[in-house]
Amino acid sequence: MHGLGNDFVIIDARAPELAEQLNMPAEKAAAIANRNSGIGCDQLIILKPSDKADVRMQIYNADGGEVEACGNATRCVVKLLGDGTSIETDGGMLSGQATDTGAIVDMGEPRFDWNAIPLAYAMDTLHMPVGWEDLQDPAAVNVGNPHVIFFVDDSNSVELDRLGPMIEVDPLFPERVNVNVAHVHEGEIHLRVWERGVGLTRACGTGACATAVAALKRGLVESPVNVHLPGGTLILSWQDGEPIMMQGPTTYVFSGEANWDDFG
Ligand SMILES: N[C@@H](CCC[C@H](N)C(=O)O)C(=O)O
Repeated sequence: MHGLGNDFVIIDARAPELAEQLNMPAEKAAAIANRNSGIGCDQLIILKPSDKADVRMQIYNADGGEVEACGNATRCVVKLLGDGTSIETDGGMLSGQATDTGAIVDMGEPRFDWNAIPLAYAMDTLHMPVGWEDLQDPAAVNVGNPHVIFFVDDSNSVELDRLGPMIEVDPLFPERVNVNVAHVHEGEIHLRVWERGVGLTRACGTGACATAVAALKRGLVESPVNVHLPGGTLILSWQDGEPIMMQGPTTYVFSGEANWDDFG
């Protein structure tokens, strides 16, 4: 499936005997995600049984690293498993409702403390006194996973393919970071994302959540707000003390069986 062009291989291992067998070394996840020799995807998603929710969702980036959250995949899993599905992730408990064209999901409450991002040392996370070349004065938000957000004049003119990889691995971010560049035009957000462990993607759901929250906290937009990404548009709602709600489309690509031993 994909959400706005952010694409996933989803393995359904909800049957307990499958879940027990299925452990995912980083090399195997990266082999499946490889667009030349594997199936090809931005994230590999594994669905397993959960004793706290309807399903447990494990998320692997294209580089094979396991991560805590993925907004676009959350919508896809809600659409796949049905209305009201509750999802356990390493980043928190999520849930959502299917819509005609996708899903609306509760992405949990954002966190702003420097050590929850996490950052290497204490600072104001709404206006961080740091910068990289022309990218200055970012905000940082954890929405299950870590994001840094730069508000710029024109997000399309930022060399994100050059600056993203540099910022992703900066020692300020001990768990690395997803890098968002955004501008606000007529009350709507225009966003591009360099995803940790992947690179430039067509859309990042958690990036849209983190950027909308940072823009709302800075008073740049009002809720609900449209967030336009290269792959399409998400609608984000949030107010202080409440969970983030994200609405957007989902798309089926293919459903079938693959031979496990073909990968890695
Ligand atoms: N594409 C995702 C985010 C996936 C995880 C991210 N790359 C990370 O490392 O935290 C989304 O839609 O949120």
